[in-house]
Amino acid sequence: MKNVVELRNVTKIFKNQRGIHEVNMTVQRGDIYGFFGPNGAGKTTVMKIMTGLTQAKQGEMKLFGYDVKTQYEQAMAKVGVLIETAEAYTYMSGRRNLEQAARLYPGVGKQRIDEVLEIVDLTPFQHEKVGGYSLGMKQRLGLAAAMLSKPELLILDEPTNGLDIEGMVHIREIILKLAREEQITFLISSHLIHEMELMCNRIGIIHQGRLVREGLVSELIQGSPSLEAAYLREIKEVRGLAAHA
Ligand SMILES: Nc1ncnc2c1ncn2[C@@H]1O[C@H](COP(=O)(O)OP(=O)(O)OP(=O)(O)O)[C@@H](O)[C@H]1O
Repeated sequence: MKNVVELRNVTKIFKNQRGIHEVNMTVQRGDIYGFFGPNGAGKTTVMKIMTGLTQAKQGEMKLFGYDVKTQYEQAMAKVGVLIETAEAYTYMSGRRNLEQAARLYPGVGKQRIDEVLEIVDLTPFQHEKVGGYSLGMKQRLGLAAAMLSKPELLILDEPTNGLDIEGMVHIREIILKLAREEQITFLISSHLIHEMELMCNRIGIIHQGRLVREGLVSELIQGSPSLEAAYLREIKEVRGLAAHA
């Protein structure tokens, strides 16, 4: 199956009238898909809807061909999620946190915990309390938790938010390695467009709750010196159209 994420006309309006409107979005197997948009555009809402953390008013959402509303367990079986800052019990060790998280997944035991710790380079720090971890280490622990069930799709909401340069590069290297060696598909939201340009092959741009562009980075970037310039051009165009509507 080519499409691992498919959203069709997905709409959710909050009581304050904000939200997302008729979002159509497709993530294909093997993509590192960058999801961009201004603050409050709707990125987290879309990600929460597609993982069943919040419900859409209307529309169709499929993961690996399974309907998120009616076939939730099958839809989420191969999906790992890290939405907003990774929350962990600070008074427990990194390893203990993963043991807690692993209880959600039948069949995930000590060996897989060793593997995910290794993937995110936390093996030497596994017995230290999370309270003493840096933000980068906490994010890597969150990534390890999302990896426990051997997902084929990872949905990451701002995974490098607030990290220093080394922490950011470290997460990027892990993502690229997982994409290359384990063929994991990624959907990643971020404001760090230079960072994302080094990873993504496809992107989606959301503006005021509407997906205004989706396509290959190589196509979008044509005629622009960088992905940032291309993104700003798109946003300016959309705002110009809205002003003349
Ligand atoms: N539970 C909620 N109740 C009311 N409004 C909400 C709720 N969650 C989100 N919103 C509103 O919906 C819009 C989209 O929010 P969302 O968090 O999805 O944006 P975002 O693109 O992830 O933003 P950011 O880049 O700042 O994280 C915003 O205007 C936000 O204020």
